Amino acid sequence: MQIDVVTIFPEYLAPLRAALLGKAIDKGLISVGVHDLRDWTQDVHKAVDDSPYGGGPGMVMKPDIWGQALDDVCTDSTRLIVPTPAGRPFTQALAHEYANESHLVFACGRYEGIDQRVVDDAARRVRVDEVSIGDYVLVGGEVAVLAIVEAVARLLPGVLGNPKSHAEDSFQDGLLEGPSYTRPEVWRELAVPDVLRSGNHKLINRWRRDQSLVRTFERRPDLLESLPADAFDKHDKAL
Ligand SMILES: Oc1ccccc1-c1ccno1
Repeated sequence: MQIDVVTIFPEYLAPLRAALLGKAIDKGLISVGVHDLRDWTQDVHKAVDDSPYGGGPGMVMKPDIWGQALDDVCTDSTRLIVPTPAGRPFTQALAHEYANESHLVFACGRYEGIDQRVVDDAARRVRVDEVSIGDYVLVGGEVAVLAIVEAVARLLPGVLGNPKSHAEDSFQDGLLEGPSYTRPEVWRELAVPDVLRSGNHKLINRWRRDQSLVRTFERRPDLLESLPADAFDKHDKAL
């Protein structure tokens, strides 16, 4: 997979080359290009923004600079991802979709955002997703790109040491992951649940499932609404 990021703060993306992702890059599973948007400016001030039509606070990123950058970076097979608080939610399902793509390009907006015509024009040639990583406002898209790239890269074959790790992911079966424990058996007078030390894997699996359901009901009841009607049948039969 080829990942390209266009940003005015290339140094923000340095973590992409660290740890897990660094290993994936070293293995040749991912290649990453980080591009400074200002490289496409022509003026001495390297201006990338201007005041908004219609007035209002802040500045908007200029369409002409972005258009030239995306013309150069995108290809016919590109999936262009534009993080924005106004985007559709980035989800684990979308992470799986992106993990099947050959070329992801991320456009990191700053200020009050990118002139909408950049997205509208790019959509004439490539698939464009405006996505949000949560209901809060950041200063720019770079942090969102780091989150999305990590969520996607860990799904690529060979990136995670244990491919079975995905099966236990939160959201993988539509529920939140339950609690995890490791040694010591008692820590600060808090004991590991007995069932986890029973060796009875049918009971353990059922307990874990119940814990996922309770946690999901308590913290994300919305996820329960979107589960298919038979979501529990096949799993419970397997328990
Ligand atoms: O708040 C933002 C500002 C710029 C680019 C993206 C975001 C954002 C917020 C939540 N998800 O993305």
